Amino acid sequence: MIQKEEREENGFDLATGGDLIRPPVVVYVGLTVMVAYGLVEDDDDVEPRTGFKDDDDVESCVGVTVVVMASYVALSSPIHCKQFEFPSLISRKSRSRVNFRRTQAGVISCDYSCIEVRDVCYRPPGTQLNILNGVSFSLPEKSLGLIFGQSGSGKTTLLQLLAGLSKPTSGSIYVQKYGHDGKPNMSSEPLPPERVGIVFQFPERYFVADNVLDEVIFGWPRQSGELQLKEYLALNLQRAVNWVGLSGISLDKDPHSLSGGYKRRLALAIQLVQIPDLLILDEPLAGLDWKARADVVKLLKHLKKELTILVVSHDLKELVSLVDQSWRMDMGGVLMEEPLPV
Ligand SMILES: Nc1ncnc2c1ncn2[C@@H]1O[C@H](COP(=O)(O)OP(=O)(O)OP(=O)(O)O)[C@@H](O)[C@H]1O
Repeated sequence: MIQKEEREENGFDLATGGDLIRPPVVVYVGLTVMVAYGLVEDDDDVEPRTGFKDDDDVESCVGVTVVVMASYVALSSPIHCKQFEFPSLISRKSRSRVNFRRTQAGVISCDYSCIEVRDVCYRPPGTQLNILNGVSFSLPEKSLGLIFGQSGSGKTTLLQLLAGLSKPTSGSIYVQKYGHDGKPNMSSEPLPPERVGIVFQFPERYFVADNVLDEVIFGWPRQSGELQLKEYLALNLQRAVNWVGLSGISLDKDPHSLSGGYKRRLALAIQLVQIPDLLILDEPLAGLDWKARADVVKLLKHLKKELTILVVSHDLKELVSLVDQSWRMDMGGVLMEEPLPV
């Protein structure tokens, strides 16, 4: 569940992709005082502030008071956030944050999920050499993992396996739920390719449409039978656009005319429409000027509150503040955990 304080940071609501709109507490207190004042006035006279004029209206006064206070409590509580949760294979609780959280019913819930990569090897068809050798790691939901390492060590190959673009020669990739004791509490589930969003290096080079809207919907199903999926995507479109801060940009605009940072935002929005269980970013800062890089880092800071993100990058210094776990890929496709800063 999205925590209230997390949603309110910087006044930005990540669940809805918009600004938080909540009347200040003074409005509620003022309304309550005003209505309560009506209770102690002479019931036979018309009370100008409330409009109540006889004993029967006492019940109305009490009712209105309760409603006003209840609406404040509802808007202030995590229960209000619950309605914005996303459909997902992965429960929205993170090991890296808080393991114990109260549900609506007040029951303590403490399970969490991880993307698990176990002993994965990859050898391209027709070749004799493994590019990846026994790669294993675990990425808790709603955390950001970083993989760095020498050029040619196999980082992009690993991302392609995670996105389902190639299949491991051996080993497995799956989603595992755990209980608070750290033990798996259900059988694992595969990580379907359609639940993984991937943004390759320099995604703007692959823009094909001549306006932002067409670019976003380019990969959507065209068949008439896919109506439900299209409706789901359409519902998420505005949220994705808000999420990445593209709401001020006209959907008619030519994507190629956007600034470098905004092109990256658009590439992210395209993936976010499907609300992926895993968002993979290959060198998200590459080729951007300092301002656009800072913008993308800030955006990732927001996104990691809602999504599980795996980044491959050489830009360790700029990303260090976002990283929950990091690994170094050595030549020969061997992955080792290595905390930052290195
Ligand atoms: N289909 C393939 N057949 C043969 N070799 C391949 C294939 N795909 C990748 N390789 C080789 O595997 C090695 C790892 O490539 P990969 O692109 O995964 O490295 P990388 O760590 O992402 O590098 P960079 O940081 O430069 O992007 C490279 O030497 C590459 O040439």
